[in-house]
Amino acid sequence: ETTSYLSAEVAILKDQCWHDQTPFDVYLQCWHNGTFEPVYMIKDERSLKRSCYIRSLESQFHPWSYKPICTETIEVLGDKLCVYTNKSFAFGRGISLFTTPKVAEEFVRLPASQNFTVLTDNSINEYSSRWYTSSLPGRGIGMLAKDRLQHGDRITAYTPVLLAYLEQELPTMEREKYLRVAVNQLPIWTREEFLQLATVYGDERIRVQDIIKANTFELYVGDQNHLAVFPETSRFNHACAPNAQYYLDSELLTHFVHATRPIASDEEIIIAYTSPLSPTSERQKHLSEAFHFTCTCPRCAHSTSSDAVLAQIHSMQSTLNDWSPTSTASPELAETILALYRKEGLEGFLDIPYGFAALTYNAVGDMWNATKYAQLAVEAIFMKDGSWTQNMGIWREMLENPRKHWSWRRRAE
Ligand SMILES: C[S@@+](CC[C@H](N)C(=O)[O-])C[C@H]1O[C@@H](n2cnc3c(N)ncnc32)[C@H](O)[C@@H]1O
Repeated sequence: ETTSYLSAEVAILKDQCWHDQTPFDVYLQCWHNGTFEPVYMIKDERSLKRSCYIRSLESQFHPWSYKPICTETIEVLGDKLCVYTNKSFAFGRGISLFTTPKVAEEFVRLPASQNFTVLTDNSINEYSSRWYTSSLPGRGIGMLAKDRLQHGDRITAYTPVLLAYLEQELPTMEREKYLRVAVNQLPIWTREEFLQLATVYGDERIRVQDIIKANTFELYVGDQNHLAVFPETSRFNHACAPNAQYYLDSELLTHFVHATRPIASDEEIIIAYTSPLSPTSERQKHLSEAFHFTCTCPRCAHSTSSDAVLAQIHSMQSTLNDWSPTSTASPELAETILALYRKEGLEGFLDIPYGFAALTYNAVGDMWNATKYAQLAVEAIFMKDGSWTQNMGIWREMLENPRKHWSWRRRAE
């Protein structure tokens, strides 16, 4: 009895249909050859020429599309975990959570949940036309640049389709049962994208956890760490000298990726799965344990020289950190470190040497260069940590008034 047929304006967002009617589950159906067909995805304009109707069915579990399914109370967490799905989330992209009722409530209060236009206003979940995917020898599917990209260009910005509370309390098969419900309840297009993602073990019995293992990023929701899967973003492969950098925005619930140096047309766009500032053996250990592959990037292939450069960088940074009267820190040393980062292909991590350079120039009373590098540090931090990070404050403080900063002329004598 709750079903009603409405004629409605239908817009195309990328290649999905959506209708701005968040309190409802919305299904688009089209009259075609004498029958109603559900339409999950509009591949071309022609399908729109059919007469379309929105069938709306109010969910009694609003804002969730289905009744939440919960575990018993888990002693260590002091709460239960439940599967929550909102199929209308982000104009029909959908999202499933496996989390506590408290986190689910906080999720509902997030700007991204309250008003989906905050996502469209920031071009989130929109195809940027800057990338395509292709199979690459020895590394599965990868992401490539459609045209030449510049430093700072935004490549992707997507919301997760699955968020799973990070816990180690449930037995594996029990967890899988709930996660399968979470994935099955997603809109069909989203579910299919999720199920096509790479796995680590290829173990069908734990397929969803296998996909999560190969493709997860960690995202805080309601002050709790969650494993988050973003299907489009999952196609970025790893390298230790990445040409792109990502950050996660907990307010917008979005994973952003930007180019950190010019990327040629058809060049692979790569991010780092592990800190490129760690020695090769540590990086390889993490990649092998977490993702089951051995990195063959140029820095790993020439590990002796690349580790020597890292050791040099760390030692020089210690010198810049030395504020004693005998310190040999100098702006020249700060510039040398910057050059080494660039030589190693670490442009996505320049916030650190830019910061050192800002402090070092300020310490000799060179306000112009101090301001220049503090500004560059702010831009680099934005691409690495987003605008909410506290690190930004340090450099904003210097930018406001370098002369009042604690480092002003500390090494001027
Ligand atoms: C998040 S997925 C990346 C996309 C994946 N290649 C695909 O086909 O969907 C992570 C998996 O990609 C593969 N991968 C990523 N970077 C790699 C690299 N540098 N060399 C070899 N395999 C890599 C590994 O199998 C890893 O577990």
